Amino acid sequence: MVNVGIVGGTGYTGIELLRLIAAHPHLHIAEITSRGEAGRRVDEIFPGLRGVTDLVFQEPDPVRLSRCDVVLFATPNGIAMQSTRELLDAGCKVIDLGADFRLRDASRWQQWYGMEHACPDLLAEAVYGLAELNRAAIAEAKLVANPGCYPTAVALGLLPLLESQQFDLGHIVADCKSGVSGAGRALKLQTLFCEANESFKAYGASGHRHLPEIEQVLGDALGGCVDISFVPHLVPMTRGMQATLHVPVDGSLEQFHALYAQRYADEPFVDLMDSGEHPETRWVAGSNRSLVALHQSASRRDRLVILAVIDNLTKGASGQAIQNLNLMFGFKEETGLVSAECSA
Ligand SMILES: NC(=O)C1=CN([C@@H]2O[C@H](COP(=O)(O)OP(=O)(O)OC[C@H]3O[C@@H](n4cnc5c(N)ncnc54)[C@H](OP(=O)(O)O)[C@@H]3O)[C@@H](O)[C@H]2O)C=CC1
Ligand SMILES: CC(=O)N[C@@H](CCC(=O)OP(=O)(O)O)C(=O)O
Repeated sequence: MVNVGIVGGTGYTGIELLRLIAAHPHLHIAEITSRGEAGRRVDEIFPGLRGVTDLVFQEPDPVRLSRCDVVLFATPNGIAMQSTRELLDAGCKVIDLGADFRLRDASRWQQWYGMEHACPDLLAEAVYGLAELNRAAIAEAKLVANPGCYPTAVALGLLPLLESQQFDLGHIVADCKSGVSGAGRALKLQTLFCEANESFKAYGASGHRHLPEIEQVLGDALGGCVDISFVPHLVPMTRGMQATLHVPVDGSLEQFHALYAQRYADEPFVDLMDSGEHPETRWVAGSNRSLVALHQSASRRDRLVILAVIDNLTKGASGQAIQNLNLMFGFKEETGLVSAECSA
């Protein structure tokens, strides 16, 4: 068994990790932290886990955590980078579900996250944990930067087009929508029920911190710079995310469908639907799968619309972290992830 430490076990992605690890045959949670709930049983806080775990939340303690084989940080940005060096030196592997190691450029990180990076030297060592792009490197990695939810959906929608390098892509528009759990469990005015329910809004339209990450991952796939606008929206639902991608590109729908079908044929967590289908977020609720569908208006061969749908908490965070962990420890990539699926 692999001994896992979770830092931030009371947040939405931490709870999702608990749910997924409970169904994983090779993982054992050795340590789970919460500063607010330290000393209390996990199943007392989350009665849905009664009978599944007898774990007790602990204060985060680097010495105890360093005894684990792998530590997953399900914490706000800026926390993982404070103890990652110590954990790596102790022989632990680290997966950060936050953004601390996602951008390779420390000054860009500081510009978008508003704080100085605590260990910029580790940025070159960290592998961006999008298995569909970096599978081999993740398998060798000691430190994995789990992608953000919006960058995951956008990248999965665009990878085949970018990697093929056959097309002249114009300015791409990424129009993205997220359920409210994307904002985390901590109290915030804008995610209170009466603020978010029965309402719909864009946010971060003049600059969201996922833009540099999107530019970086798409640039890696293309091998050049990608011109893209990104606007996120908050949808009054608990979980789920859609990226609607408008791409000015010449070609027939059949040609693009064939390209996507070939590229994603062996991807366990990307499901290409028939062209013209409209994937729904409820179809991937609790699942690590992404649904992708292509659209083209009969009168416009110069534009493609791509729909990519994920569960922000699963493929967009904790499921993707387990997918990466499976690769890092030599397990089959799907282990513990397929049986945890539930869809409406
Ligand atoms: N929600 C989502 O859909 C996605 C989230 N992410 C990222 O994953 C990370 C976790 O997100 P999410 O679960 O939503 O966040 P939450 O706010 O729901 O939970 C954060 C957790 O971190 C703990 N925590 C907070 N501050 C500290 C600290 N200084 N030291 C140790 N633990 C701390 C909290 O517990 P306590 O305060 O009791 O210690 C809590 O358990 C974030 O970086 C987020 O951006 C990424 C993709 C999608
Ligand atoms: C709905 C909502 O608020 N979503 C979050 C994105 C969650 C995420 O992936 O954030 P990190 O990059 O910090 O890991 C946001 O826009 O800030």
